[in-house]
Amino acid sequence: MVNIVHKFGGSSLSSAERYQAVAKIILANSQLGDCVVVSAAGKTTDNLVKLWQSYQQQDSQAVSDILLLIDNHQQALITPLLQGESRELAFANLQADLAIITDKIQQQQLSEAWLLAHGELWSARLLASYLVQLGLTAQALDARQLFTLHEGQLLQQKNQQQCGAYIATHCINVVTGFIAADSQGNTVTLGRNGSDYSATLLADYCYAKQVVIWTDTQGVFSTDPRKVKNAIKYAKVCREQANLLARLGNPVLHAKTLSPLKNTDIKLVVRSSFDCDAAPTEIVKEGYSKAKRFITTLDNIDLLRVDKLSSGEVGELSQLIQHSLHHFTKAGDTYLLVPAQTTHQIVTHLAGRANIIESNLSGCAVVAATADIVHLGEQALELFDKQSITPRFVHLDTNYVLLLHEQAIDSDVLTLLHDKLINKGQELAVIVAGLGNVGKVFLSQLEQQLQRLSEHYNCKLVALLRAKKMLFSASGINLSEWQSQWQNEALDYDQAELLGRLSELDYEHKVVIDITASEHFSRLYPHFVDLNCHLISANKYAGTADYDWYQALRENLAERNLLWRYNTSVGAGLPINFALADLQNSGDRISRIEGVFSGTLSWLCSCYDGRSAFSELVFKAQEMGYTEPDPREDLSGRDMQRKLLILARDLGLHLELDDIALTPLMPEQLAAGSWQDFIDNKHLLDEFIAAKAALAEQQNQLLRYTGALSINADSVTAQVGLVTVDKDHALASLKPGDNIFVINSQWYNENALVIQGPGAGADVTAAGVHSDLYWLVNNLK
Ligand SMILES: NC(=O)c1ccc[n+]([C@@H]2O[C@H](COP(=O)([O-])OP(=O)(O)OC[C@H]3O[C@@H](n4cnc5c(N)ncnc54)[C@H](O)[C@@H]3O)[C@@H](O)[C@H]2O)c1
Ligand SMILES: N[C@@H](CCO)C(=O)O
Repeated sequence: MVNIVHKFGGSSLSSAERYQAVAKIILANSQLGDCVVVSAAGKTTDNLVKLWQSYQQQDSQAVSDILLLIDNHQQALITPLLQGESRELAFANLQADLAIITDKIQQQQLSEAWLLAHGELWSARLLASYLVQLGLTAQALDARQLFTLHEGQLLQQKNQQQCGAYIATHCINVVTGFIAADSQGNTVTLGRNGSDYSATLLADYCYAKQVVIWTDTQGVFSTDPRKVKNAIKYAKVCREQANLLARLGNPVLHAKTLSPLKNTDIKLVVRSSFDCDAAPTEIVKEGYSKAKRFITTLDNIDLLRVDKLSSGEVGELSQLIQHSLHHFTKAGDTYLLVPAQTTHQIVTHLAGRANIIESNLSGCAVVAATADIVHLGEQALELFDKQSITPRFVHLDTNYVLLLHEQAIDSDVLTLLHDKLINKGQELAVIVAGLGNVGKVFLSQLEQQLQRLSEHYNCKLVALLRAKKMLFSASGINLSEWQSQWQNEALDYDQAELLGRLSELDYEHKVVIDITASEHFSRLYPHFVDLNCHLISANKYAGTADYDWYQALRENLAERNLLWRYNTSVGAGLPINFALADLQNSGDRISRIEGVFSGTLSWLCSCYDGRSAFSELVFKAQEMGYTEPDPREDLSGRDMQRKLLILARDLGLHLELDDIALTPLMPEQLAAGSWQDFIDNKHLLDEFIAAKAALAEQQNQLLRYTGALSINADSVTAQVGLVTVDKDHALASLKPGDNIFVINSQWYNENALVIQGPGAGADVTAAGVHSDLYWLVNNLK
C-alpha cells in the first residue's frame, strides 16, 4: 500500500550532494510501497527548452553545445553517486538517450514534450539506482505508463488501473513528475509545476494517506519571507485559502496541485528538503484550520473584463497559458486577473469577449477571514495613502481584498503592511501546567491580564494540566468558568495524548507555562520545544538538570527562535534574572552573588525564637504556600542550591548541582522516607535547630541560611548553608520571608547592587509568571 507520496523539485536535486540529502530523507521518512515523484535536476529543463529553441531555429552549433552541457551535467551527477556496474549502466543509458535525441534532431522528428521528458526520466533513473546502491529496493517508473490524457482530460479509471499495476508494494517507486501520455502514447506534459500535480494525482490514484512536497522553502508563509523578515510560517493552512492564494499567483502551491485532493482525506504537507528539522506547513481540509492572514504581491498584471465566463472556461484558459488564473465579479461584471505576458493569448482565445481594463499593474491581495477583511482593506488603503501609493483598482471580496496600482510594492512597504495587517492577527496559545498555590492565583489574574495583552497579541488559554487530568479546548477555555469546566470536563491523559493535542494546535505561537514542582514534567520540555512551544517555568528542575541536557534544550530553543523565561524560579517575583541579564548585556562582569534565596528559610530563621517548635513553623510556612510541595526540598538546602545553580548558569558558568557545596537545615535521618515519616520524627528537627540556635545565642548571634557564588579569574566557588550572624548584621533584620541578592561586579564593586523583597508566596510568584508572559508576548517574532 502507498502510505506517502513524496515529491522533490529541481532545486532539491540540483547536485550530487542534494541527491544524497534526498536519499537520506527517503530513508528516514518512507516505507516500502511509497512513491517518490521527481522533477528534472537543477537547470536541466531550462537547458532542454534551450535545446528545443535552438533546434527550431536550426542553430546546429547551439544544439551541439547544449547537448554537451546536458551530457556533462548528467555525468557530474552520476559519477559521484554511482559505482561499478550501476555507474556504467547509467552512462550507457545516458549516451543511448543522447544518441536518440541527436538522431531525431537530424531527422527533424524531435517533439518538444518528448524532449523535455528526459529531465524527469534521468532524475528518476539516477535516484532509483542510488537508492538501490544504498541497499534499498527501488524502481524507476516512467509516468507515461501511469497517466494517460485524452483530449487534455485525464482517463481516471485507466490511470487508476495502471497505477495499481505498476506501483510495486515491495519497493520504493521513483516516478517521473511532469509527464504523461496521450491516448496514442505520445508524450504530453502537465504544465508549470506539473510534478506537484503528478504527486497529488498519484496519491489520489493509489489511495495514499499523505503527499509531502519537499521544496526549497520551509512551508507556506504569510508573505514572501525573502522580502519580509518576520513573515510568519503557518503550521496549517486550509485548502480553500491555499487554492485562493494559488489563483492569486502565490508560488508555493498551484491550484492544479490541490484539485486531485478535493474529495479526499489525503494530507498535503509542504516541507523544506534543505532543513528537514524545520516544522512543515500542512494543507488541511476545510474546518481543520482557522483562516490565516496573507499578503501576496502581484507584478505585471493585466485586468480584463470578460463577457460571461464559466468556471470550466477559466480552467481551459489556465491550461492554455500554463498558469493559475483568478476571476471574480464586481458590480455584475466578470473580471480576469492575468499575467501581462499572457494577455494577448487570452484575448485572442476569447475572440472579442475580453476587454483590457488596466494593464501592467502591480499590487497585492490581502487574504483573511471574512470577518476581518473589510477592516484590513481599510487599513491597507490608509497605509498606501500615507505612502502616496494610489490604487487604480480595488476589489473587496468575501475573503480577500485586491489592491492594484502602478507602483510595485517594495519590501519596505510590504514590511509595513505586514506589521500592520498580519502580525496583529496572530494568536498565542497558552498551556498552564500546575494548578496549586501559585497556579490558582496565576489563573485568577489571567483573564484581566489577557485583556491587557490583547493590545499586543491575542492570547488564549487552551489547556490546564494537573499530573493526571487535563482540560483542553483548542478554541479557548472560558477563564471566568475554568473551575466548573474543570469539574465537568477534565479528562485523564497521558504524555502521548498531551503531545498529540499540542501538535494539533493551530496557533502562530504556543507557550507552556510550568507552575508544577514536577521533575517528570520538566523532562517533557524537549518534546514541547520540538512542537515549537515557548516555555515559562516557575519549576526549577529544567534549569538545574544535568548540564548536557540543559545545554541541548537551550540550543534547540535557540535554533527554533523559541523563548524560555524562568524569572520566578529564583527569588519569586523579584527581578533578579532581569538584573543579571541587563548587567551582562551592558558589558559588566559579575564577580559575586550572595544572600538569602529561600523565602521559606528566610521566614523560618527570622521567626524562630525558640518559643514554638521549629517544626510548627515549618507547617505554617507550608500552609502559607512558601514551601515546596515537600518542605524537605527547602530544609535540605536543595531548593536554594538549585536557585544558585540557575543564577550561575545565567552567568555562563558550566556548573552542575553538586558543584555547589551544601549543608542542610535538618538532620540527615529526616531526608529519607515519606512526609508522614518526617511528621512522626519532627522532634529530631526541633532538637537539631534548638541546639544550633543555643550555640549561636551563646555568641550573641542569630541563625541565617545563606548562599554565595564567587567568580575569580582562576576559580569558581559556590555554597549554600547555615551561618551565624551578629545581631546588628544586615541579614539579622531581614524581614521574614524576604530574599536578598547582594551582587558585586566590575561596576558595583565597592557598593554592591542589592535586590531585596518577598522571595516566596503565591501572589508575588504568580505576578512574576505574568511578568514573564508579558515579556514573552512583547518579544515574539
Ligand atoms: N510557592 C512559591 O512561593 C513559589 C515561588 C517561586 C517558584 N515556585 C515554584 O512554583 C512551582 C509551583 O509551586 P506551588 O507552590 O504552586 O506548588 P503546589 O504543590 O501547590 O502546586 C503544584 C501543582 O502542580 C501539579 N503537578 C504536579 N505534577 C504535575 C505534572 N506532572 N503535570 C502537571 N501538573 C502537575 C500538582 O497537581 C499541583 O497542582 C514549584 O516549582 C515551585 O518551586 C513557587
Ligand atoms: N520554596 C521556595 C519557593 C520559591 O522558590 C522558597 O521558599 O523560596
